[in-house]
Formats: sequence, structure tokens, C-alpha cells
Amino acid sequence: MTITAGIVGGTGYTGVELLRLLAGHPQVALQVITSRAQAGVPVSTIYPNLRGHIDLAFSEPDTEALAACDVVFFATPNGTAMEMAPALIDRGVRVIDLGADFRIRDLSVWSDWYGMAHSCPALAAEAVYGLPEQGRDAIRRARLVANPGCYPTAVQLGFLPLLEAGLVDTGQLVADAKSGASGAGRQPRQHTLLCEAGENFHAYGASGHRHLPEIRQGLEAAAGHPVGLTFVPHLIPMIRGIHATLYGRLLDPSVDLQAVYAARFADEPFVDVLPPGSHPETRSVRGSNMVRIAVHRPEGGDMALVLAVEDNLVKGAAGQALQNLNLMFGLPETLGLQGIAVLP
Ligand SMILES: NC(=O)C1=CN([C@@H]2O[C@H](COP(=O)(O)OP(=O)(O)OC[C@H]3O[C@@H](n4cnc5c(N)ncnc54)[C@H](OP(=O)(O)O)[C@@H]3O)[C@@H](O)[C@H]2O)C=CC1
Ligand SMILES: CC(=O)N[C@@H](CCC(=O)OP(=O)(O)O)C(=O)O
Repeated sequence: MTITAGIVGGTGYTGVELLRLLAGHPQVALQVITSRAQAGVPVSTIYPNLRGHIDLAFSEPDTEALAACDVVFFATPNGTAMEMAPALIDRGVRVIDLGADFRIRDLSVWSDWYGMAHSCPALAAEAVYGLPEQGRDAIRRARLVANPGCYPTAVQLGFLPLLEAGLVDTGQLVADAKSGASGAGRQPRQHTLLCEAGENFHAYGASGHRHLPEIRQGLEAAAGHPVGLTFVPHLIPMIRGIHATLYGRLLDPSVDLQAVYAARFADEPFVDVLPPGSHPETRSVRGSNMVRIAVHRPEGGDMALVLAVEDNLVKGAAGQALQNLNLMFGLPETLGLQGIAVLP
């Protein structure tokens, strides 16, 4: 079986990462790749790493061409997929949105954070949140998958075992997360210039970031009740990678956290629970779809401390999107995703 795929927004960092991964997937044939600014230009002219692997040129987004695909990925700014997805889904195309248009169930919350009205509420209600480790059966059946954000993937996976088993005070969760600059996308912006981001380190969005409601929604589903979460993102001077440091006050400090995490993720191909005492490094997942997690219980307190690392462009975006495609089309979940991280 060959699945035909299209990508809307192929020149951004998540789009090109998707191209790299699809080029190595044995059962997906890329048929359409769009960019308005680069229409007509061969993909390999912009991204020479794909020379000899992707023999296509960028084209203008065109519903007719995209409707001939089995699946279409949107790697576009927020607000684009919700305009184009309904026509494709009506034509029987399955859609995976790497942006945030379909991630939040409460559309008034979505509008507050994303600053626009939602143009297709019925589809938003139908969309399935694409975090396989929390609900892969619904993803298998989905016509429309909302691929999680990069921070939400690391933070939710890190907290899930604690919340599902009711082990922590869910009123006071803390997620302190650091991202490389590729998380801000390829559009030139002052704060990601080398001279601004290099040799520099700072928090941002400390009073509120748009990933807060997305993370909270997933954690509340895991806990079964409302949770209190403080989420503080930071920009660190590297290109790829997210490191999340998560804190939760244990209700029973004698619990064996290592055993809880090992059991919860034992059958997950893309979550690696490290041995006791480990400190995961972002480079241990660079270019791979793996999340590596270590759990600690620091001396002198009752805090559960979880360290989680991922590549924001792979498990945090394009890799997870391909994992979702595999589920949606009944393929082995790991197909095309078993590349080993690049280190150093
Ligand atoms: N960077 C990251 O780590 C992560 C990003 N994401 C999300 O993935 C999405 C893409 O991110 P990223 O790759 O960084 O994005 P970029 O902003 O770097 O790229 C955007 C792409 O979308 C295309 N595009 C822009 N506007 C439109 C439009 N109106 N219609 C059709 N195509 C359009 C652009 O091409 P052109 O303008 O030439 O058409 C370009 O190819 C975003 O929603 C982002 O929030 C999710 C997880 C992680
Ligand atoms: C470092 C950095 O700037 N990261 C981005 C988040 C990454 C992202 O693109 O998230 P969405 O998919 O939800 O848009 C930010 O904080 O805005």
C-alpha cells in the first residue's frame, strides 16, 4: 500500500523536517508540497539536504491538487488550516494539522489565546488530539488530527504517569521548559537572530503562554479534574531541543516513582525512561522521535521531579505527525521513525 501525501507550508522548519522524514518512509509518496513564495522552485534548491531524495518543486496551495492526496499535512501558521481543511475533508482527504487550529476543545479559550474567531467549529469538535501515548485508538479512526505543540508534548508526557495514578497535588504543578530557537519558526524575527539569542538566556511568556491552555487540557483529561499549572518557557541558545523540568508535590512520598514511570511507558516505542539518577540531554534525542525521561525525588522534600527532553521539530512536530499518519493508515507506528539521534 502506498499513501499519497501533500504538505501545505513546505518551507518552514516543521515542513522541511516532515520532508526529511517522509523521504525515508517506505509507504508514503509525497505528491504535493506548497509554498506561495517559492512556487515553481525545486525543493532541493532551498533545502540541499533533500537533493536526490525529493524530486518535486514547490507549488501554490491548490485544493484540487491537494484533494488528490490521501492525507494532507498543514505546517502553516495558526489560522491557515482551519480555512483549507474543511474542503479537503469533504473530499475524503485525511488531515493532520501541525499548527494549533484544532488543539483546544473550548473555542472561546482558543479565540482568547490565538486572537481570532474559529472558522469551522464543527470540525474543531470532531478533531482528535494527536498525542498517541494518551489516546491512540481515537487517532486511528480520525479524519482530522490536531498535532500537539512542542512544549505540550514534553510537558504532558512528563506529567502523565503522576496524574493518571493520582500521585501528586494537582493544584500546584510547575513546568519549567527551555526551547531551542527553531521552535520560533523560520520567519526572521529579531529575538532569534544569532546576535540576540547567542550567549543569552531568558524566560518569556511568564505571565501566560498560548501553550498553557493546551497543556492544562491534556493534564485535566489525565487527572479527571481541573489542575493548577504554572508554565514558564525559556529560549536557550541552541537550534533544536526542548528540556522540561517538571515539579509536583507527592501525596505519598514513599511511592516508587521509577517503577511507576517504567510501567507506564513500558510499551511506548518513543518514550524512554532512563535509569535512576539520570539527567537526560537534549542532544540524546536530536533528530529522533524519542522523548527521554528521568525521575528524581530530591533530598529534603516531598517533590517529584521529572526531566523530559525531546526534539521540538521531531517528536514536538513532524515526527509526531508521521507517527499519527502511521496510526491513521494502519501502519506500524514506528515506520520511518526509527532514526537514531545525532550526537554530538
Ligand atoms: N517550529 C516548531 O518547533 C514547531 C512549530 N509548530 C507549528 O507548526 C506550524 C509551522 O511552523 P514552522 O514550520 O515553524 O513555520 P514557519 O512559519 O517557519 O513556516 C510556515 C510555512 O507556511 C506557509 N504559509 C504561510 N502562510 C500560509 C498561508 N496563508 N497559506 C498557505 N501556506 C502558508 C509558508 O510558505 P509560503 O508563505 O511561501 O506559502 C511556510 O512554508 C506553525 O503552526 C507552528 O506553530 C508546531 C510544533 C513545533
Ligand atoms: C522557542 C519558541 O518561540 N517557541 C514557540 C512555540 C513553538 C510552536 O510553534 O508552537 P505552536 O505549534 O503551538 O505554535 C513559542 O513559544 O511561541
